Amino acid sequence: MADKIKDAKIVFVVGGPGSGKGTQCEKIVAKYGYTHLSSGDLLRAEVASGSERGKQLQAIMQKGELVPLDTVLDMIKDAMIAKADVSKGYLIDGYPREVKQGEEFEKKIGAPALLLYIDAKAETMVKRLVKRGETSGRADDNEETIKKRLDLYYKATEPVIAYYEKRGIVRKIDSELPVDEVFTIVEKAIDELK
Ligand SMILES: Nc1ncnc2c1ncn2[C@@H]1O[C@H](COP(=O)(O)OP(=O)(O)O)[C@@H](O)[C@H]1O
Ligand SMILES: Nc1ncnc2c1ncn2[C@H]1C[C@H](O)[C@@H](COP(=O)(O)OP(=O)(O)O)O1
Ligand SMILES: [Mg+2]
Repeated sequence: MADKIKDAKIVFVVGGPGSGKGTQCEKIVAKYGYTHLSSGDLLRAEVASGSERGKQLQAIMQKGELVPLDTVLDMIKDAMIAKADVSKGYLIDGYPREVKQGEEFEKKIGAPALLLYIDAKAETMVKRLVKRGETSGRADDNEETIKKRLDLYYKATEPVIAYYEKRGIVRKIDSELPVDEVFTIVEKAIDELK
């Protein structure tokens, strides 16, 4: 595996629910042609397939909890391999959600070159998610589940940022700004990689 993805840069995109990870990833794809893999999107695709496994995943996601590590890591790994021949960079969006996920990723796939920490206030994230919930059709974009997702973010995912800060690969992005201004900061971080 490490062989197959060779020189492709791995970028972890980490931030709270509704912070704007997916929004910024789309813009990175448009400008840099990176491969965008959102763990949440991969899981929702499995749910949409109607499989037995999808049903189990749906129940977990509806409660705002994390699905088992092996499930999500296998999905990401398969998707990375499928793009290995054409990919110059990978945006791993929504992963790692806990330190253990980062450790396992590095054992099985490789080390990240950069972690984009998409940072917004809790109040901002809740507002954005409630608004997104009006049209997203997502079972987890409701106030009760949003609260649980936020709690879990602060408890399980924030330690991921501290873990990678020690390695000096974290770039903190102020996601309170308008989308294009946020992207200006993101561009600087990506340009530093080259
Ligand atoms: N900088 C921003 N300013 C205002 N709204 C934003 C910004 N970034 C994202 N949004 C909106 O907030 C919602 C959540 O963004 P999304 O990219 O789906 O976040 P995440 O993938 O982190 O959950 C979306 O409806 C999006 O349009
Ligand atoms: N790395 C991961 N490990 C475990 N569960 C994950 C996961 N990524 C996503 N999930 C599950 C639990 C999340 O509450 C749900 C939605 O994730 P998401 O689409 O990344 O949300 P958001 O973009 O709002 O941050 O999917
Ligand atoms: Mg998202």
